[in-house]
Amino acid sequence: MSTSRADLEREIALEQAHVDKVYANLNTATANAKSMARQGREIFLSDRTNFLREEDSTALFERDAFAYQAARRLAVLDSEHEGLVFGRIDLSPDETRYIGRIGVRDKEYEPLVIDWRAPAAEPFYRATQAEPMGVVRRRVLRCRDDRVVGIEDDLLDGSAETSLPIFGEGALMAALTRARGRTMRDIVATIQAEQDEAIRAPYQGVTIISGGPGTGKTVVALHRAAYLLYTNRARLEKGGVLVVGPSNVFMNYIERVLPSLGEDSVTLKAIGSAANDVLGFASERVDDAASATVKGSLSMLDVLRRLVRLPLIDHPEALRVRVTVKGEVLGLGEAELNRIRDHVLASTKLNRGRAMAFDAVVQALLRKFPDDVSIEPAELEERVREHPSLLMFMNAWWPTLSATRVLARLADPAVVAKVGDRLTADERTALARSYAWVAGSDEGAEIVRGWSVADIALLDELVDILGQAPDEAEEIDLFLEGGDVAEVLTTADLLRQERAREPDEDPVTTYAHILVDEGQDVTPMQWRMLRRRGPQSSWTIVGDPAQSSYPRQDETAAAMADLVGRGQSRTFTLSTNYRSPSEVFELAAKVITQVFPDADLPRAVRSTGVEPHLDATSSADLHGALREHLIDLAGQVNGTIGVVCPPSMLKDVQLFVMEDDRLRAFEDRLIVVTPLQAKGLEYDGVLVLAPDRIVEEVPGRERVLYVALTRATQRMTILDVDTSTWRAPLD
Ligand SMILES: Nc1ncnc2c1ncn2[C@@H]1O[C@H](COP(=O)(O)OP(=O)(O)OP(=O)(O)O)[C@@H](O)[C@H]1O
Repeated sequence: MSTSRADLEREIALEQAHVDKVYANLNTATANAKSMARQGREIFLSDRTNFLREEDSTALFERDAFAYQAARRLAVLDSEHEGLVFGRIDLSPDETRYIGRIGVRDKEYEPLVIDWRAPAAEPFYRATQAEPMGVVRRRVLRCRDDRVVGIEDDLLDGSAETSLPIFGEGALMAALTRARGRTMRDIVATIQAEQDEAIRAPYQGVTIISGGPGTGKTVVALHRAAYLLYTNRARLEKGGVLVVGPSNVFMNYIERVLPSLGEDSVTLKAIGSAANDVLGFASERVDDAASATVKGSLSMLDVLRRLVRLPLIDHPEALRVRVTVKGEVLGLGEAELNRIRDHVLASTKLNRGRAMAFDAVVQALLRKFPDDVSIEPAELEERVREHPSLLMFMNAWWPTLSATRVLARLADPAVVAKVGDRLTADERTALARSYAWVAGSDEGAEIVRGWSVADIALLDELVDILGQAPDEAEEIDLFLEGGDVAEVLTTADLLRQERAREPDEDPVTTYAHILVDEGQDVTPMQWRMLRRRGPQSSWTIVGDPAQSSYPRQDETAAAMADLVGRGQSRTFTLSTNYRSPSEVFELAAKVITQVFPDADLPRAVRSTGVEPHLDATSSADLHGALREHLIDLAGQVNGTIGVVCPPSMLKDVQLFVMEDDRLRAFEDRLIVVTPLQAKGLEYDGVLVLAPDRIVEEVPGRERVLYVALTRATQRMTILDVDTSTWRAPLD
């Protein structure tokens, strides 16, 4: 390893010269491309998979197209201040390739920088010392905007005769020990070989990325989205790519990764926003454990189907129809009406079937009219059709139903008893109680209002059963036009919305590829909601069953198996933990293997030599102990500090840290969350508060405590309050 400062500066200057050349070429090429575009020349997408192809007769034209695309993506990168060039490989003999966030060619169409997703860039990620793939030296350039500020080298082929200088301690460790900010960063310069395989897996079918905490599942999945856009741009920009994650906090955390890779055409949605397209609203509210469990279960399907059929007016008069024409009483009873209903619903959805049902009822009534009473058939039909009692009956028997109106009926325990007789008594109680807010009759200190995240999937199911009510569709269109949408609408979304819609079609927005993060938490009812957004799509599903917060794991596994079972699929298991030091992860591993012996336990890549700090306090002394430990943590780490506490303590702790004079000094890097909110996130210092209460309060119990215990990148403190039962596996 060469260590001289002067050598390093000389080497950086050489790299700077290349980077300058790249920017100069890019500026000229994009200026040309823009002016050609202005002249109205049509621009095609270039064939990026054949990157190093010899120049051919179409190359001049393609170069303009290429530059045009590069200019578009560069505009995104500029706003993110990301260095365009970040890597270099020296291959034997004497071949050098530069790797960057986008590809750039010179006037002769020779590559100056290769897009990291091109096949020619693969050795940058895949080469190892055991299998160097012809790479002698891999170099990571650290850039700030267009300035090279550092280099980190790996010598891969020690056997090759080389005079190449080697600098730095390796880029991965440098990246991992850097203090974390509030948002996730891309890892494009340090993707590891096993991660690269998952990123570049084929587009078709279902790709599953599993692995324990901190193995890079989320960040790999996001790079995969960028890779798929690169290799299938025409199809995916038109068809759309959707990334679904557990919460808005999580979506905010990951939102910068794709723009920093030059991609801005991916839609990000929290699972509670996934049915925005048909409902026009989203939710972030989480139900208590018991109601969340029953609402996520497939047993709700039967409940909802029966709920739709349950007459709104529970009176025998609503179940039969009678009209009198010329003194003759024509009537239909419950059995005949049910037959008509079944017949209509076999061919259309409830909200679209009213006219058909009305016709069928009229025809059935006409057939009841005695043959021996004389009346013109047309007159008879008109008198039946316009009979006031028939119209009143139709309003009661076949009203236009909105999903929210139907679901709200579950606030009535008597209704739950009727449609939920296959649920247990506890499930029925939990279900009815969770809708008490509808009737304004919620009891207890905590008043909950509004639809929950779990309700969103139920409402979406109801829209699917009912068809959209006509006035609802109008409201949603207005809502979308008004721009007051919770998610970011991308250009691709807008283009798709312009597609002419069949008048009868539900406005479900569909995607060509759907990427689901924290897939272990997606309930069977939520899988149904997601699958409606991707009837033809390919999927990437990311998850770790050991971190699941949905208790009915057999049901979620069956729902996933059903999705996977339909076509080709492949699974990648990531095995290295890049987040937590080994000392932190070993403690977490002891806790999870007690309850989940099959947990995927990754190998931690770093060690700090500092064991987690375990302490205990009483409820009475909580604030003092919390203050002391947080000040301690703030002194030990430079970056973020997360307090992960049981939901019941959230408000108290948030208030305390906001108002405490001594904690205010570092409030900009201190955050208080529940373990469910902490899913997928990480902090440099973590304080896990009252683990026993976390286990008691949160669905998923020890599995969610495991989530809390695996968030730290540097230091972890665990503060018990009153009890320490969770510590049993540590002895
Ligand atoms: N190749 C890499 N180079 C640099 N950093 C990496 C690499 N792989 C992962 N990381 C970092 O490791 C951390 C964990 O990554 P990520 O959040 O994607 O893991 P995860 O498997 O989704 O974790 P969890 O299951 O706990 O949500 C992040 O800070 C990420 O940037």
